[in-house]
This record gives sequence, structure tokens and C-alpha cells, in this order.
Amino acid sequence: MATQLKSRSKVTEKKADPVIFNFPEEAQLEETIERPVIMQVKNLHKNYTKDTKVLKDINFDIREGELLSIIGPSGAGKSTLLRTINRMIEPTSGEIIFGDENITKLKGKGLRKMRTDIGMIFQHYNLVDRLSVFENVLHGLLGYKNSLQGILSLYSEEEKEKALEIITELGIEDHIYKRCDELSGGQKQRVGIARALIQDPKIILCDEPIASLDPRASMVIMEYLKRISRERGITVIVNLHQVDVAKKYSDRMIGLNAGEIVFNDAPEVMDQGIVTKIYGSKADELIVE
Ligand SMILES: Nc1ncnc2c1ncn2[C@@H]1O[C@H](COP(=O)(O)OP(=O)(O)OP(=O)(O)O)[C@@H](O)[C@H]1O
Repeated sequence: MATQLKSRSKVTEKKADPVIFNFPEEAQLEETIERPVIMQVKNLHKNYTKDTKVLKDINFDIREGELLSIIGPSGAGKSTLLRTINRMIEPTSGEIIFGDENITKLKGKGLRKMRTDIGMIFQHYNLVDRLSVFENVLHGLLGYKNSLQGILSLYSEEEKEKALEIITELGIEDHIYKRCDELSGGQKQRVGIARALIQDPKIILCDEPIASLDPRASMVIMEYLKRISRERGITVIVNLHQVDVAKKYSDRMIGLNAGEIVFNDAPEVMDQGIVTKIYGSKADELIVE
């Protein structure tokens, strides 16, 4: 398989990093159509200790194929909220309804199945540095494997073809056999996205995906995330520090302040007054046009 893939990648013309995507008009129009709700977060609380109440009665719906950003000052609870959605962090109380299930009650097989439906990408990529791009992407399938298949890295030809397709879609096919520690931050994040995509998720959680990237690489990553939500109908939930980036790319924004939702609406509605409500005294540094 490796040789097959190598010869295929040789015939692939070297492409420059894609920068701008022009979304078709239908995709723009689709934004006005109300998408079905696929997840409901109800009365969610997280207390790390008796005195550290980080999420306070969080309620919101998540819709199919939307790009939803979560913004708020440092310590507002953005990462905690994102990570309770796939139970990387256990909520203290409340419900997260996904399909017919309450995620907060899942155990064993049910929990593993839910995690294949919800992919995740991270600020620091969480890749295995000494492994190749190809191997890291295939690792996204581990949730579907038994432990022996996982240990032996047993993947079918079909799975390898799918990995190649996704790697090509993300524009990193020229790096497929490189170790991940030879890649730039933006390329690493694209590997992270490819690893999430190969598991066929319904939702991708992105915990500050551009916080370690320069503006150009950040834009490329945001364009890919937007494209994934538009073209694949996957819901993308992104924690962001940059209000302007969130405004530009989101279908909807949630503003968190001290563990409470103080804004949940379309980006067009966000103005300086709302930014002040979310960021308090730090809002002066964040001018919103
Ligand atoms: N494991 C933990 N134990 C105790 N407190 C925690 C733990 N993890 C986070 N916290 C606290 O919970 C609060 C919210 O943290 P969280 O990381 O969710 O915020 P955030 O909005 O993502 O912040 P940032 O933008 O700085 O990443 C902070 O006060 C943090 O110190």
C-alpha cells in the first residue's frame, strides 16, 4: 500500500497552500435556512471544587452543519464547556442530549461510540511527533478498532485510501510520509483536522485551534473549518480568543463571562456593547467593527 500511495502522490501536482475559498452562492444562501438541532445542552454545571464553579446553568442548542464559536475572557470556562461536551471533563450536573442519548449518562461502549461521532482538535495539535502524517491521520480510526487491531496498527486498504483522500483535501499530500515534527504549525493543525475527519464525526470540537498560529495560517485553518461545516454538513464548535475572527467565520457566537452565557446569537448582532458585556474591562482592547 505504501508504494501504491507513493506513486499516486508523485503524480499529484505540487499545490501551493490554499488560502481563499470562494463558497458557492447556494452555500451562502443556506445560512438563512434553519438547520436541525443535533445537540441540546441543558442546565449544565461544572464545579472543579466546592468553591470553583466554572460553568453555571449553561443552556443552548447546537445545530447541524453550523460553525459555532465560543468566545470570552481567559478563565471564562470556554475549554471546560467544550470538553464537557465529549466528557473529557465530567460535568457536575445537567444534560447533554445528542440523538436519543444523554451524553452525561453514557458508559463503556456507548461512550466510545459517542466519541467517534464527536472529533476534536487542539491548540497544540496532540499528534504523535515521531509518526508520519499518514499514520497520525489513521490514528483517528482507533475509536473503531479493538485493542489488538489498534496495537498492530491494522488498517484496511479502504481506510488507507480514505486517509489519502482526506490528506489531499487538506492540501498536505506532499508531506504524507514526513514525521509530524517536521511540519509547520499550520500543517500540523491540518493533520489534526484530517485525523478528526477520518472518524466521520457529526461534530468537531476545536479548542483554540489557531491560538499557536500566525495570522495567515490561522486564516487557512478557519477557512478549512468553515468549508468542512458547509460542504460536509459537520457541526464545528470553536473556542476562540479573537472576536474579529469569530465574527468573520461563525454562523453563531456564544459569549461566556464567568461561566455564564451572556450572548448567543448571529455574529451580525455582536457590537461593542455586547463585547463589553462579555469581556468587561478588557473589552477596550477588542474593537469590533
Ligand atoms: N482541573 C481544574 N481544576 C481546578 N480548576 C480548573 C481546572 N481546569 C480549569 N480550572 C479553572 O476553571 C476556570 C475556567 O478554565 P477554562 O480553561 O475552562 O477557561 P477558558 O475560558 O478556556 O480560559 P483560557 O481562555 O485562558 O483557556 C479557570 O479559573 C481555571 O483556573
